[in-house]
Amino acid sequence: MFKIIYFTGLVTMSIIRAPFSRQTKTNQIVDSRKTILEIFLLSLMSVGMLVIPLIYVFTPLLSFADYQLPSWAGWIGVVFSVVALWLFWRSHADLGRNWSPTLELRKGHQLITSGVYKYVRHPMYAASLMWGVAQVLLLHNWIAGWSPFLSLMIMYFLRVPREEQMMLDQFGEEYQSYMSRTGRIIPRRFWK
Ligand SMILES: C[S@@+](CC[C@H](N)C(=O)[O-])C[C@H]1O[C@@H](n2cnc3c(N)ncnc32)[C@H](O)[C@@H]1O
Repeated sequence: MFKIIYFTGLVTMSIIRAPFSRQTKTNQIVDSRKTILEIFLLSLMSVGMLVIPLIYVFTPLLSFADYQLPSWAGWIGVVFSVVALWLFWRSHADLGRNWSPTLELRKGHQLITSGVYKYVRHPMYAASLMWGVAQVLLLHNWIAGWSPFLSLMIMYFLRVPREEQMMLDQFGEEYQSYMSRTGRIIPRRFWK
């Protein structure tokens, strides 16, 4: 059953993203930082978050790496996935046309500091990391359960400094001041 819940969450994520992907296709890009590293990170995410878990859900190929967790762990995973999906939707809605799957800025790019961006600078990555934790709790398999979390952590640590540098280059002091009042994925007032 937890496999079905996981798969439903994955489909929901794609449905949430679809209209934003369509909308941003018409954006005129003025700064693109899609390097080899960026292409590697996007591929790693697709393999870790999509390909491996789907192989696990639809074939028995990875069942040798199964382990047991009590069912309450799966239910905690369900709570994590619901919160992750909400935050994933909310951050897309707040960024609107300024969202893009990679590191780039559009003509007329606006710095968003309201909605969930008022509290943290990377709510979408926070949602993805939460989804990664949910997956560990929903898919009880050393490979399929942990591959998304691992790929998300690599993406988070390698991409965020480069994304923040791009935003600093574009928005200068405005972004600097935004950084001083927000946390990356945890709101400042919780840790300061
Ligand atoms: C995949 S989105 C992720 C956004 C953000 N890092 C997050 O986790 O919610 C990456 C793109 O969003 C845009 N972006 C990131 N933060 C932004 C902000 N505060 N306002 C406007 N655009 C932003 C940049 O163009 C960046 O290339």
